Amino acid sequence: MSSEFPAPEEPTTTGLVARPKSTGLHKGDAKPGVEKVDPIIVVDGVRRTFGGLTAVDVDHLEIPRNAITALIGPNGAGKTTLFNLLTGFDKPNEGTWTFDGKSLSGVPAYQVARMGQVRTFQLTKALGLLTVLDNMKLGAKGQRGERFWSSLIPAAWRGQDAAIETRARDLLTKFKLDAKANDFAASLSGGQRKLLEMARALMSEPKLVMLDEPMAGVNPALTESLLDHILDLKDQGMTVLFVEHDMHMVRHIADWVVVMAEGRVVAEGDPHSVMQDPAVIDAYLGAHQELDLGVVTGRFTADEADPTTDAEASTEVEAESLADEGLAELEEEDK
Ligand SMILES: Nc1ncnc2c1ncn2[C@@H]1O[C@H](COP(=O)(O)OP(=O)(O)OP(=O)(O)O)[C@@H](O)[C@H]1O
Repeated sequence: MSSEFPAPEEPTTTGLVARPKSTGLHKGDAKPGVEKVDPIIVVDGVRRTFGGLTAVDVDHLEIPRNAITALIGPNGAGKTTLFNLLTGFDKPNEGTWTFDGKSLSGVPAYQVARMGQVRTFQLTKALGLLTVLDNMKLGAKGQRGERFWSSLIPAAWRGQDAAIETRARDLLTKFKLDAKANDFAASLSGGQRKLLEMARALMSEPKLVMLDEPMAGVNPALTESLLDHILDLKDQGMTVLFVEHDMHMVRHIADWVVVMAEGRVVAEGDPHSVMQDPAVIDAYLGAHQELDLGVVTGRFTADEADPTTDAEASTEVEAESLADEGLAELEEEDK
């Protein structure tokens, strides 16, 4: 199995300690739109159409605070569009939503981020030409110039710049990117880029972090580190909402799963129940059960892994993982 974690505090083969899932997040039966005990986001009647196509049509959705929620669904289900709407990068045709009790309808993206709801961004070509440290500084909120009066006082600028740099360097150390601070961001490996994207999002001290496919393109050598950083966000009191196609990642770190299809929320629940829902399996999961991340990360042995896991695929991945160890060592030397 992999939907049930080893008992909390039980060390795994790599010495990692599996962290307990958050439970008791909802009220009553787990069904689409179910009320949460302490929601950080509440969505009501949000609809977004593109021409004749309804990309998002969510009647009601609540995202639980201080938990890790995965948003899953087949291609074209509307996950990214919903992310764009919630973060102010797109506007719905109708509907309202709140973040931390405040309405976000019509609030522009930069202000949404300032209110504490941030999303990670892929490292674009332009950002790749900046150093790792400069990328971090770009993630800071309340920078000089934003506040008119403090921008007139040079001493205030200097104090603020120093504080931003200290926070940036602290986060880079935490994400093991400190040795790369002065390198161009474009020189980072795929996994290191994902770490930088996450570290940059944390510069603004968010309450809610939204991650779009955090595992996409990440070498198995850095998978464990990324998973641990995401679990750390929750331990530090943040809420995480992520879109991910990797069902094993969802199973291992999500406390709650929201399933979308054709723009609507079609199922909600804890990962174990959602992944046993025949409708979800038929509509989506069948095609996404190739390997068990627990095996790759060392959180689980092959015996403990999900019985639905394709053993051949797992073996292949383990072999790839061994082959990648050389790369991991190189990266280690690089640091
Ligand atoms: N700017 C746009 N113009 C026209 N159609 C769009 C636009 N953005 C999204 N769509 C359509 O809306 C639907 C939902 O797309 P969306 O990208 O939100 O799905 P998704 O669940 O994120 O898919 P994936 O998992 O493939 O990223 C799709 O049919 C897509 O083609």
